[in-house]
Amino acid sequence: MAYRCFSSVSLVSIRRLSATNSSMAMAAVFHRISKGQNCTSLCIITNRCFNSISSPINTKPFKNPFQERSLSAISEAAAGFDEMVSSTQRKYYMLGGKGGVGKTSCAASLAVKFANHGHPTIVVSTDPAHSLSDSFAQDLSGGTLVPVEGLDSPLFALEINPEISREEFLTASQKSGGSGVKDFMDSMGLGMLADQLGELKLGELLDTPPPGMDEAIAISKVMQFVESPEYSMFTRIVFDTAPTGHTLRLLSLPDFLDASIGKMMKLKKKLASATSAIKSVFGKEETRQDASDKLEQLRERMAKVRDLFHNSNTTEFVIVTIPTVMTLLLLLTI
Ligand SMILES: Nc1ncnc2c1ncn2[C@@H]1O[C@H](COP(=O)(O)OP(=O)(O)OP(=O)(O)O)[C@@H](O)[C@H]1O
Repeated sequence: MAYRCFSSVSLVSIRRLSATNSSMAMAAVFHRISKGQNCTSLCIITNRCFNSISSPINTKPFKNPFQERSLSAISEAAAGFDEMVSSTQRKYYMLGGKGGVGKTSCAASLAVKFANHGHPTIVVSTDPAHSLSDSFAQDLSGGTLVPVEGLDSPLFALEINPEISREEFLTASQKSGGSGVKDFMDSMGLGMLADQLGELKLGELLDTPPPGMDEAIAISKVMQFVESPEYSMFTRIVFDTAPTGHTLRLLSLPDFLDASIGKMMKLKKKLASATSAIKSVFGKEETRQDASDKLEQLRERMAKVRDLFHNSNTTEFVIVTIPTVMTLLLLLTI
């Protein structure tokens, strides 16, 4: 994934900021960035932020961190916008940053600009505290893409409902070997096998989904429909994500979920002989197979999300920030 940085709120340059009373703290930030022994990728990422370069990580040296680009800058060229619209290849933009810095405003603005520059665009909010509907003054919470009127090219918007996504996952996972099956097996007198399942810690895994899971599933759902031929015309997909902490978890989540779902698939194998017996008594095989297929599909989608995150040619993480020391310090964690 490549990185760039937008400031939605102010045009104050970091250079100017560092000349004010924030200079010492800012100098400390840059010292940490540029001198840290183990901060190579951080330096590059920060370089991406401050120079608004969208080339892949680890390809360019860290030269001049004292620059900031702004979406609301006088020159669009300064924000790197020309470069963002230039290719007709499909690109994904994930906008993230600290709470309340203007992520939704930037995501909506960017989507409108893409559409007005000839790109059929989808903008999706995966932030559980949605405000995209307010930005467009339209209800986007219905679970389907809503057309935004008055633009040169098609623009569709959607707010993902994380609760529904989470419930779908829980239903699929529990049917496919989670605590629901464990309870069921207990009641069937297969307690010993159920005890063996304890080592997989499925109750912990399934009954309490990890933070960020709903967002990852939401993104995987979005990918599901943008991959269908019906949506192949869209060349820019903009994600308005949740505040940074949530998004940081999200970025590492596909790997975690892959392992988690792997555990469930392992469980499925363990259950194979037992479920044959269950099937013969209750005829449940069809349901189990169906749930298992859903889980496998989810795993495949997670793998696609992970590939998407790792592909710097097609995906950019746009850090939205206000130019203060505190928000810049937070950026160092991304
Ligand atoms: N450039 C700007 N100038 C002034 N106010 C702005 C600007 N951008 C955003 N705002 C205001 O800041 C507030 C937060 O904006 P927005 O919802 O876009 O931020 P956010 O980062 O998505 O918030 P959250 O983290 O809560 O999702 C809103 O009231 C918005 O109108």
